[in-house]
Amino acid sequence: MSLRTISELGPLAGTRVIVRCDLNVPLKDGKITDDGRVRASVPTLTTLLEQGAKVVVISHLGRPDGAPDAQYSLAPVAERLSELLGRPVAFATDTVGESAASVVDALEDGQIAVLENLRFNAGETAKDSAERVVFAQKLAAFGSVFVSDGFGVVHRKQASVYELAELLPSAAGTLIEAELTVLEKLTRTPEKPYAVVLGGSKVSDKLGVIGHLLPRVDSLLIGGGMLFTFLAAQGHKVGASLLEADQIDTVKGYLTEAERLGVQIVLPTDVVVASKFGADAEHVVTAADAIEETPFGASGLGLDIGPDTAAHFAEVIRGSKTVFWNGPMGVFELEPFAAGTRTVAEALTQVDGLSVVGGGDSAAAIRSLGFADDDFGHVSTGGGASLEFLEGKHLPGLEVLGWH
Ligand SMILES: Nc1ncnc2c1ncn2[C@@H]1O[C@H](COP(=O)(O)OP(=O)(O)O)[C@@H](O)[C@H]1O
Ligand SMILES: O=C(OP(=O)(O)O)[C@H](O)COP(=O)(O)O
Repeated sequence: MSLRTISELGPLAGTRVIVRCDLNVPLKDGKITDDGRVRASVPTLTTLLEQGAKVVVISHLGRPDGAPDAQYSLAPVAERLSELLGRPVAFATDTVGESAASVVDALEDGQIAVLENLRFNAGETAKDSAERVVFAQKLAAFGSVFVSDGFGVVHRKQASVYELAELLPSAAGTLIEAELTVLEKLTRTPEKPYAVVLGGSKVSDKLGVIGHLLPRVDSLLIGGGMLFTFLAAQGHKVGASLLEADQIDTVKGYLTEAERLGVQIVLPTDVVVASKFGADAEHVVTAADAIEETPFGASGLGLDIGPDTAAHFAEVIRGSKTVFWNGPMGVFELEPFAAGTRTVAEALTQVDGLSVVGGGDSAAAIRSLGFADDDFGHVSTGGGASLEFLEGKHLPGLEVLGWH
């Protein structure tokens, strides 16, 4: 790999270093439910602080709409980071405004601050690159070098990921280096059979990678919110479940292509259908082609794969030598819909080969279900980023750091 690394930035004592982390953690009632991404950010931050750098941490959290939204504040994350680092972490209540300027100004050597959510500013995710540059310039004023360490976001061409890295001398942090070392094993020489398991709720993002993954894998297992677009492509009704209706033709194309390539796309044969979205919902297991035939009719919501499907997925997973999994199989946050994710997670721990779990919520899921990171070959902080890396795509946030 030709990625520029921190050591190439020269001595950093007394230097203001901006660090782009992915601190996009799951929150419930303002509390962090899984701090994996905060922990994963610690090694790079510690390295810089021990060198005597003044560290300015930037990150997004969730998908606010380009304006401040209290539920997506990074304040609780800054607090957790302070506990993990064992030192004070200053917090700016805006990203590029007066609070940020004064917090950054007050930093002494070896001190650290977190700025408020990047996505409270429309420039961060603007489609127009000129708008992104304007925002990146405001960020760049807070430092003289830039370290990019938010692996989970390197597939996004956003101001703090791409344009900022062009404006300042920049390098990758140790988390990105570590992630790529493992993921390269999956792109270069995956031991066969190779299975990829896809689920989760970012359906439109992730459907796009399937076309490129098909020629690389032996089996593709589809669960989570993604499965309903596949069932619809097979002509089945899916009630009120998550559906990307405009992707049905694309998915039909994937099914044909998989057949031509001899790749197995494994789809659910049964699903758990609920009366509503909630832990107290009534729910039943039904055949995947009979989702609207439950007592809930067309308002039934598919919230997990069924037990037969989970058992079959587990069998395919255990029979593979390389497995990559992104996206929970169901709404694991609600206990009645966690079983599919639990069974799949357990099967990954039994793989005789390399098993990799990727994604903020997938990593949170395995931990909340009682598994340890060590039970798997690797737990990646990136879901979409890992998938796009595996499909062989050139990721903007890596290319800008010299990767090709
Ligand atoms: N059938 C489903 N319907 C709605 N949401 C689902 C379903 N299955 C899984 N999910 C949700 O998907 C979310 C995670 O999706 P995603 O962000 O794509 O995963 P990751 O962060 O691991 O990449 C979880 O919050 C989970 O509740
Ligand atoms: O959670 C993330 O990605 P993931 O859900 O694919 O793991 C990253 O923080 C990127 O967030 P985004 O998908 O809102 O750009």
